Amino acid sequence: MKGKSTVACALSQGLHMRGRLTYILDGDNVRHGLNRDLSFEAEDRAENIRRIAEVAKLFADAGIICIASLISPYRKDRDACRALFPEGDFIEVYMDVPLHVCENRDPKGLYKLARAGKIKGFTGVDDPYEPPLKCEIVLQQKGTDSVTPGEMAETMISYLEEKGYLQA
Ligand SMILES: Nc1ncnc2c1ncn2[C@@H]1O[C@H](COP(=O)(O)OS(=O)(=O)O)[C@@H](OP(=O)(O)O)[C@H]1O
Ligand SMILES: Nc1ncnc2c1ncn2[C@@H]1O[C@H](COP(=O)(O)OP(=O)(O)O)[C@@H](O)[C@H]1O
Repeated sequence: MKGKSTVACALSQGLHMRGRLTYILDGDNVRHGLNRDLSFEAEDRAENIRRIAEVAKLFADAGIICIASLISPYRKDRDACRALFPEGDFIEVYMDVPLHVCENRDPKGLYKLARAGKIKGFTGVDDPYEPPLKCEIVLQQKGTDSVTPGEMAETMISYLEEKGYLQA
């Protein structure tokens, strides 16, 4: 789902410019430390997501906006996260990026390995991504034009402003 980390950084920068503290919990990074014991089997993905949500809650308690950039491909795991937070504190963002675009943004070459059958259970290739039925924000490509990470960040910041999340 290429673009999560890049857009998370752009959002974080935009929020810093508005005087807000943020912390990014990136699936790929957290899996090198806190979640290094977890695989990509469905139950381990659920545990990865659950732990990240619990850490996000700790940040939220400290008044820090936590940006969790992870695939979280299954609806039930995302719904379980939502249930951990008070109403309105969990904002689900769906990055609706076509698979062929993701495959063209493949700096680590993982899609290629998955297509060659060298990685099994790879999201989008031989493991499903379940798009949300209902979420707070959808980030989409506009027609054939690529939307920049900065534009995507602005969409999220506008949402937060409109809903009053950024009031002092
Ligand atoms: N089987 C499989 N499926 C999907 N992704 C895989 C897999 N194996 C390794 N990777 C790499 O792990 C990154 C995704 O980790 P996440 O913690 O975000 O995944 S999940 O939320 O637990 O599904 C993902 O990182 P991003 O490239 O940042 O998306 C991949 O680089
Ligand atoms: N909106 C965008 N337009 C063009 N390239 C992008 C965009 N978002 C991300 N990229 C590029 O795609 C690649 C993967 O992005 P990344 O943020 O690491 O994805 P993810 O965290 O989902 O794996 C990077 O090389 C990044 O520069």
